[in-house]
Amino acid sequence: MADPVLDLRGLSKSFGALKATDDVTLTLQRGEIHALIGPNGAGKSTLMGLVSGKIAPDAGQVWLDGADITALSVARRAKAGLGRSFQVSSLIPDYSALRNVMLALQGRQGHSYRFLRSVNRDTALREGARAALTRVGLSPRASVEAAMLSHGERRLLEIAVALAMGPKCFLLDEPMAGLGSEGTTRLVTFLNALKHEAPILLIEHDMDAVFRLADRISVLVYGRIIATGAPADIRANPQVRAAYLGEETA
Ligand SMILES: Nc1ncnc2c1ncn2[C@@H]1O[C@H](COP(=O)(O)OP(=O)(O)OP(=O)(O)O)[C@@H](O)[C@H]1O
Repeated sequence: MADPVLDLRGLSKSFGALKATDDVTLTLQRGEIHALIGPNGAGKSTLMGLVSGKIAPDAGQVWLDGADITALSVARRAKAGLGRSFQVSSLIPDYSALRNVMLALQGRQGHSYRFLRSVNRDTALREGARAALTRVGLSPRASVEAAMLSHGERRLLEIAVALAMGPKCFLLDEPMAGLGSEGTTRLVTFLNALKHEAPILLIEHDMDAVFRLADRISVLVYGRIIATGAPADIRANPQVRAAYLGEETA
């Protein structure tokens, strides 16, 4: 198999006596959506925190595109190519959609807003931001303040912000949360195309969406991965059914 884009090696994290992440090893390969599922409290958010850099591991490493990024801060990881969209919005509510994306692009280029005087630089940022908004279907809403966008539009804007950074992979935390069925269907189609640009590590509670979208699924229970496989294998896995899916259908 080709080298993974993201490679989690033996990650562990305890909170006091509780092992929230217990020796987790998984890869994200080019072109795939790899979903993480598990019951409440299984350790999905903690694992995402370890990958994004918000939480430091007790043991293990995070490798991105062949480089060990375990010691890098959240911001440095983002610059190294980790694109994120989280449950808690990182958007600036009173900035337009366009300006939110421009800000992200500018952060990537590593200079602060007050140095942004050059008309050329401004034009380049604007064009890059417009391209990202077009990709997610939000260009007609470019001048609308983030706070005035619908919930689904804000989720798309967050993805546009991540996209504008030209990431090597995406970490998406509950992108379907609060979307109606039409919004979910549209996002499923979009993510299916996006994964070819940069693979996606996904946490999602909407099991229908997970089973429609994921190329591989890893199931976390008490901080450990109990199974990794194609959706059909996961659905048929008795251990998974007992630990999780059975519980859902019950
Ligand atoms: N900062 C913390 N301090 C102490 N315990 C924590 C902390 N963060 C998480 N935990 C605990 O670690 C375990 C894993 O939590 P985590 O939020 O990662 O699970 P999750 O799978 O994302 O859950 P959910 O689906 O409910 O969001 C839980 O028992 C939780 O209470």
